[in-house]
Amino acid sequence: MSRAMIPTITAFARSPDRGRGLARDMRVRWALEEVGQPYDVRLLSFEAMKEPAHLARHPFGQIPTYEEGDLILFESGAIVLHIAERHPGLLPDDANARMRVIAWMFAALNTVEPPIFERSLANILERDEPWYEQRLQVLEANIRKRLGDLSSRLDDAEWLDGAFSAGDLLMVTVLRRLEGSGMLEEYPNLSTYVARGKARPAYQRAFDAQLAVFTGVSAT
Ligand SMILES: N[C@@H](CCC(=O)N[C@@H](CSCc1ccc([N+](=O)[O-])cc1)C(=O)NCC(=O)O)C(=O)O
Repeated sequence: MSRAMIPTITAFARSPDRGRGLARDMRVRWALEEVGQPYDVRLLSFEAMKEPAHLARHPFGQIPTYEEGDLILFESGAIVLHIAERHPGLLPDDANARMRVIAWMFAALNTVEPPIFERSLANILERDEPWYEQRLQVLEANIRKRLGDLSSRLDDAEWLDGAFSAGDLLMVTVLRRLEGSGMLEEYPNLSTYVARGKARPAYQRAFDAQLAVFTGVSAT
């Protein structure tokens, strides 16, 4: 495969998640590994992310971005969808099943992730406020509402809708943000669902690659 065909993604040169795979390049790496697509990584400092060259790729100066020929994409969900549409393995062939998976992709990012992200943000920015504990109760109640509904829908299924899909990939990366909070463990089927996702060889290759960036150890 010529290097011109190999996509380039962007990622943190030094991720604040300290190699825990919580930054959103992880979901793009995972999708590329699931479909067996080699990729290059452009590592960016925080400063470089705000420079014109990157702002031309990403209007908000963030990572990840995805470049493939004359296509430049931002938004991890859109990048995963693009990868899923160009390669088999992340979207079913049946048209209705395909749209249901895309609905789960939106649900992961628009319905489940926001309360989880809001709690993470509060934990970083507001934990010293006198009202933090009360606010945390509200934020965690919002998360439990979503986890309860998701747990009920998943029940004892292996994946959200038939075979493993891009919807599961995004949902697992969203739920991983709760690791260490104890909240996921309140829903055993969600805990095993996330563990099932993390056990996938493609996940492990993606995780090891982003960890190698943080540890500075070559992945090859
Ligand atoms: N909606 C966009 C959001 C992209 C985004 O939030 N990018 C973050 C990194 S992933 C989000 C993230 C950051 C850190 C952790 N962490 O655990 O430390 C986890 C996730 C970024 O570039 N931040 C720098 C900036 O905004 O200037 C997408 O899904 O692609």
